[in-house]
Amino acid sequence: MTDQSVRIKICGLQDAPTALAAAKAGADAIGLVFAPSRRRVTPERAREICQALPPLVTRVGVFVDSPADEVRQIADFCGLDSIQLHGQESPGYCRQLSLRCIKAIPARDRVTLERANDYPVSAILVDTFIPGSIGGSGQTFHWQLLEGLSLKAPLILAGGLHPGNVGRAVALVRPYGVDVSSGVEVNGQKDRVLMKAFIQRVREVCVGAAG
Ligand SMILES: O=C(O)c1ccccc1NCC(=O)[C@H](O)[C@H](O)COP(=O)(O)O
Repeated sequence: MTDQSVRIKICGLQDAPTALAAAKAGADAIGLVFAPSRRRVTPERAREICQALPPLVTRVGVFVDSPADEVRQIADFCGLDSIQLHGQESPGYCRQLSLRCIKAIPARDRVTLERANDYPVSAILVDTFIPGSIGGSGQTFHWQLLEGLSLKAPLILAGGLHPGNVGRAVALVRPYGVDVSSGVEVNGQKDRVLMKAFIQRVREVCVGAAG
């Protein structure tokens, strides 16, 4: 049976009105990218977005191999609830950060996925492995790679999800949460209709499985 309440994170928000639209559509969490990316936001813009959001929406900051002090400073300045680490950060780095962390792990092979259990984190986000690309690629991976994988932390599924495939993904993988960026964009911008459709599809599958 599918978990009735699969959490939904919409990543790569860049302005407060769009982030509010995501929250209003039912997103549980939003992601703000501080790493080099076309979706990158400044700490000032991220703070504005965080302050505009209702209290029960989780604000996640996405970083790639940033110095720990810089991450802590930005988290404090913006009021981030969780930190998503999308680079080569080690388990020790996560431990010394002393913040709620989500570690992104590339779905490269089974050995890589099993190493996720070395991380002292709140959740593991499994994303598509693409050589030379870090995140937000819009590409899926073979979800069967996750079959029988036993993770200590809750699993967030990412990589190429969109309203047309997220139902199948949730039914097959049964993750704690799903994460989307490219799949709810049109011409590189977040699209309110697609964000709504994505969230609605996840909710439909969850209610269908519970009923
Ligand atoms: O989204 C980015 O541009 C990005 C850049 C650098 C590191 C991480 C990034 N995104 C992290 C995410 O959580 C994305 O939502 C995740 O990779 C899935 O993206 P997509 O395949 O586009 O749905």
